[in-house]
Amino acid sequence: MGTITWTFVVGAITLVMTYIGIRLYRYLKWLRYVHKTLSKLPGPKPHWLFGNIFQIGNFSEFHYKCHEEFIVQKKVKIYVFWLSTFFPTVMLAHPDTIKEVMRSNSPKPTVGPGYPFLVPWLGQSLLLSNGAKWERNRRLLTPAFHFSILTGYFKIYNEVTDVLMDKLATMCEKRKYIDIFKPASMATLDTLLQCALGYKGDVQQVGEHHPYVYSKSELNLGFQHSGERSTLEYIHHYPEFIYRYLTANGREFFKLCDYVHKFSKDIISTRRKELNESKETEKKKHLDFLDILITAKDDNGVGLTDDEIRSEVDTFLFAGHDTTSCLLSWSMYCLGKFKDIQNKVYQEIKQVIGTKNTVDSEDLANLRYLTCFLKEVMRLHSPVSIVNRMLDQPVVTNGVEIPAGILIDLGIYHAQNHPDVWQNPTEFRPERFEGDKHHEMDPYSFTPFSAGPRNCIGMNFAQNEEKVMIARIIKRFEVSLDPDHVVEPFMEVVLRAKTGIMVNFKERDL
Ligand code: HEM
Repeated sequence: MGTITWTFVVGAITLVMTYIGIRLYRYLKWLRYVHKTLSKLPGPKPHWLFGNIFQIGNFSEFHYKCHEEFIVQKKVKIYVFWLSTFFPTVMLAHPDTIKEVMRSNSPKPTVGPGYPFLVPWLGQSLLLSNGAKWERNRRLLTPAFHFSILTGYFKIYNEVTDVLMDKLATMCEKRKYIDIFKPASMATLDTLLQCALGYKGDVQQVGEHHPYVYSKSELNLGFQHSGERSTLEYIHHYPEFIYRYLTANGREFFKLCDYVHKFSKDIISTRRKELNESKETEKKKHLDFLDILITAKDDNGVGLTDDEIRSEVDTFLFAGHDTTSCLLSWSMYCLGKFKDIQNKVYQEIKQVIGTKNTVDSEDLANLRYLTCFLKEVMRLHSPVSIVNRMLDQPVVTNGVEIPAGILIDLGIYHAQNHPDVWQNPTEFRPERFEGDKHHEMDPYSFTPFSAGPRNCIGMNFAQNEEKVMIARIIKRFEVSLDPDHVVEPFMEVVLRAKTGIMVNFKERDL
């Protein structure tokens, strides 16, 4: 090799090494600063290298343990835990600390075990995107959740509940106590498929024999367990082409994604054709989600492509399915556990609905106790317990500056059960939400649907559906829990029960 070539090689190596050296120096300086600031915060004692990783093991247990030690006993507003000495996570656990980040535009994290799993399935939809893309789509999608659009769904909520109730009655003829999670899950999926895609396919009766239901359940299951994968397996799953083409799991995962994408896309393109061909005089009286998404245009007159709509619809089906089924299941649990409260809910429903066999949008304003009941269920059994942000700029909270680049957990469950915020937080008492009492509290003390710019777009949809379902079920059945079955809450992406919730539905004498 000539002198010039050697000079070039040595020069290039020096440049690369200098670049790496500068990056490493900056990273280590940042890490030192992070340790200096975050060490002031309370939290479980970390190992110098592995942090708290070996204490975490089962995330649900770790979270409840931290709640007991730091929230109930020490009443802290913020704590820190370490996934290793390199990855601290700051938990904001009180409205005073949560609000600093929840009301800001801090982005959603784009790293972590769940994220790469969700992207091929949901795409850069509302739930996962940040910045300009998120802002544009949020503006285009908001009209789909307008009061007038949601009113049109009450018929679907009632029809879905009719099927669900017959199913519960039949199931309870065979076995006294049934696990409510499965039928609740089929019912809320049925609702979403009808509302988001206009698809009616006897989902509740066919269950997992239906190819869409099967594919979606498998994807959900995969996602729930994606958080449990070891770091090694996680790395092994990526880069994507290795996972996609060289592993059995990956091939199956992408096959399922392709199936659910095709299912939604076929329906979207058929609807687009119908909308294009329909004459002005034939325009539908009631527009649904899909009509709004297909016809929405931004300030430049540009609409959403079929792929973008597909991505948003898949996101509604992801974000709106397990959350609503788990809320319905925990509502049944609370009704069965507190019979006096069940009776109050029942008396109100009888008075408001009378002999009617449906619950309509006009009824909701009069179902005041039911509204308080549902809020109390969400306070104690929040379907989503934690959401995350990645700080893109430093935030000062509780007198401590949290540096940019830190992963933040917004502890919805902690804040909703904080003894400094709630009187006797473990007591189930819907009355605490009666009248204006709750409105005097800090709005960030109760955020089951999050709050601020990234709050849940489906909040009203979900609450309407729940109220119809609960009211109809309680009007027809008396709900009781299996006294021999221990119900143990288990935090996954949503709050489940480790061994289910066993419930009996007994027809009332009318
Ligand atoms: C009981 C039911 C529900 C609960 C407890 C719930 C809770 C939440 C929470 C806590 C967030 C914030 C997530 C984050 O910051 O990472 C969220 C976001 C979201 N939810 Fe819900 N949700 C429910 C039902 C629904 C339904 C029925 C839909 C759709 C039909 C839906 C669609 C969404 C979407 C698209 C987002 C992302 C919003 C954005 O970032 O702009 N959710 N939800």
